[in-house]
Amino acid sequence: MTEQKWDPNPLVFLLHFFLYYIYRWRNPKCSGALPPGSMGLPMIGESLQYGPIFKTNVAGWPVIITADPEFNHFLLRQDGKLVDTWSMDTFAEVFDQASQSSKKYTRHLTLSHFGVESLKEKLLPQMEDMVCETLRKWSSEESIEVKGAAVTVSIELNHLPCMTNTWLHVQELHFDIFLPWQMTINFAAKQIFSGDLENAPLNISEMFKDLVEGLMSFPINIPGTAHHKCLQIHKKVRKMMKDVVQKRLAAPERTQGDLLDHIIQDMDTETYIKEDFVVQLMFGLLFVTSDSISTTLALAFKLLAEHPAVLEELTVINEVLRLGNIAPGFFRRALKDIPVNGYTIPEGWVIMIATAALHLNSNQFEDPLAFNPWRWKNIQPSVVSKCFMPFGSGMKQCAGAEYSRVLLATFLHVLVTKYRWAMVKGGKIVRAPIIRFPDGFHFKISEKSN
Ligand code: HEM
Repeated sequence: MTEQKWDPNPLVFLLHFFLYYIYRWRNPKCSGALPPGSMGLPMIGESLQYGPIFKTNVAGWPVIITADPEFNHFLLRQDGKLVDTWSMDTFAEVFDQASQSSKKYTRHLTLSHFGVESLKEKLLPQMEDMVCETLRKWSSEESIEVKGAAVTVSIELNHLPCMTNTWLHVQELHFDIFLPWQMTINFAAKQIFSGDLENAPLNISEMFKDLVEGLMSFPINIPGTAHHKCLQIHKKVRKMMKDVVQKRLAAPERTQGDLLDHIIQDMDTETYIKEDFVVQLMFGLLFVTSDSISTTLALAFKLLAEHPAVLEELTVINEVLRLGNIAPGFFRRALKDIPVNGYTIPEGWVIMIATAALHLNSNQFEDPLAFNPWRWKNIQPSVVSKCFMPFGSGMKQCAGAEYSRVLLATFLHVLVTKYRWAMVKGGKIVRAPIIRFPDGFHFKISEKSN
């Protein structure tokens, strides 16, 4: 009798592997019961279907999404114990997820240069001058556009899943260029490296807008994709920052008293601060100081033009931040198994604190989609602490929160007290998943006569 040999067919093997992978993906290992949810393409309305804590996937990662105020509040007080920060692949690549000590250093440095003391001692008068000058310039224009160009980048959207019911599904994604962006990035560059971006060889503010688009895209690094473009821009801006750092290192006697001087001084004591770290940090800071504030400002402009009765209300900033959800959520990774409501979030899983869903929750905010700054007058402190966190909450809360609030308040104060404005041409707002203004908004700004 001839012995039958098993002939491993590579196709059969691949098929088995593929089926096993799908089985594992749909039935992830867990020592208890995983929260409900589908691991397939996330769909609109998942939180309605499965409740405030559910599993899904975000850009190919298995993720637990939580819009449960109590659980979020608890989780954000467990940083370093039950959870740690996490970011999507492109963010990690571009912002170079650093060690714990360098993360702490970044927080400390940001607070020293953009925190409350610095705001009181030097930034506030500089901000006022900058805002007055910017508005004076804008008011001399026939009309200003809070968007200059639109580039369609629909390739990635075939792959990019739409995540929660609060993230609008768009077929095409456009890209904007704001005037507020130039204002915020130029101001930040002065604080960071005494930089004069208005006369720089590269138009960084324009480049950063392309970069943002790529940050939210599927991480496929081939020419033509937003991810590839994002990495190319990252390289160019880093090169420019590197030149700045090297010039400063070559002439240490020429101090400017800015954030770059501070880091260079710390190079003697903190061993992890090398040239590359400095470049990366400056790049990251330039980014965070420009994108989110300028988007909030653009949104404030539009909402205020549509609701002139609220001009007197200081609560406007809270309401714009609540509706804007500039960061629709932020991430943590479970350091251990975490029990919640009878389910288990397994160690290593990513958790997204869905702030957008909290901010638009009709149980906490009546008529949540309405722009209503008056709601903040009677709001319960417990709602503010557990259901309103545009800057995060707990130990890792945004280190630029005060700076952002003060810059926004300064801008709106000067605008409201000294200028009138009217929308000349409106446009729609899309979330994909970050907020964008595909058609731009045209305003006419004029100085009040007395
Ligand atoms: C409207 C403007 C802004 C919004 C909505 C915003 C939002 C956020 C959020 C949601 C986080 C994550 C918090 C967490 O993981 O718990 C964060 C972190 C951070 N932000 Fe902001 N941010 C803004 C502006 C800024 C500015 C202007 C700066 C710098 C001057 C800044 C510096 C940082 C830093 C350093 C962190 C990391 C904090 C840490 O891990 O300790 N942000 N921000």
